[in-house]
Amino acid sequence: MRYAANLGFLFTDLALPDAVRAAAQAGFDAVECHFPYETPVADLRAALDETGLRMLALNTWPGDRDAGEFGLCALPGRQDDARREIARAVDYAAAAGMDAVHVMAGRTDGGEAADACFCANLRFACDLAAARNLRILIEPINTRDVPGYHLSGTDHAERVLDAVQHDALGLMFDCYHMQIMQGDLARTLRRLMPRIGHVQIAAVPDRGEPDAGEVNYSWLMRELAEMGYGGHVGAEYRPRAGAGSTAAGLSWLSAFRDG
Ligand SMILES: O=C(O)[C@@H](O)C(=O)CO
Ligand SMILES: [Mg+2]
Repeated sequence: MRYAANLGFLFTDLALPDAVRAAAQAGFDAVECHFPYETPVADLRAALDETGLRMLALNTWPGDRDAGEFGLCALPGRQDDARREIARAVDYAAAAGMDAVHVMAGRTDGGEAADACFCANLRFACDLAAARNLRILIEPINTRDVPGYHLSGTDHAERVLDAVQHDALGLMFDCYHMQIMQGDLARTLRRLMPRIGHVQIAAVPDRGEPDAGEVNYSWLMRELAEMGYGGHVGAEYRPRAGAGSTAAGLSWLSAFRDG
């Protein structure tokens, strides 16, 4: 299995280009990030070219997090803001040579108006992304960490994928969120494999290094390979000893690879 360092949580004591270099030094096969927008894309490209790593994906802008926003794309009345941020994300991802954009839904009342808004913005995003040879990802996020998040389970994600019906649209299956919300990870991954655009892991319940907690990821990664998943697995966890200790907590990486 190939592993990507999620630089939204790993090596965050470093500027993004240097975090890319640290991830390469640590032996990751790729990187991914959350919100790179303050980093000039030329600086990021230079680090990616220098290390030979690909940056797999970024997130659309979450909005005003101090005001409780965590995504704009399912918020009725915010279509202009959402589509501006989708366009910005697609432009940045294309310039950085990425594969995908994760379109963040946001906190809503969960009603039909929010879902219609989300699907319309996803169609807009998929058309924009497909023209740049990018994919669009949607990610169910657990409502214990993010109360009110519009998309929090795979049944709803499947309804959205069915409604949007676009080849560019895929499911980002974050095992941390899905263990909290619904469990049954292996069977759900196997059933949804044709629709999976990316997989992420972190320990449950503390979201630390994945070689602890209630999920046996060493076994699950072998199952994922047997299912034929050919993508990277995103290591999206918060190092228990702090971001500055990311490298010290990487014993799981070689252990999982050695299977
Ligand atoms: O799981 C997460 O929190 C991330 O994958 C994300 O995109 C929102 O930050
Ligand atoms: Mg995630």
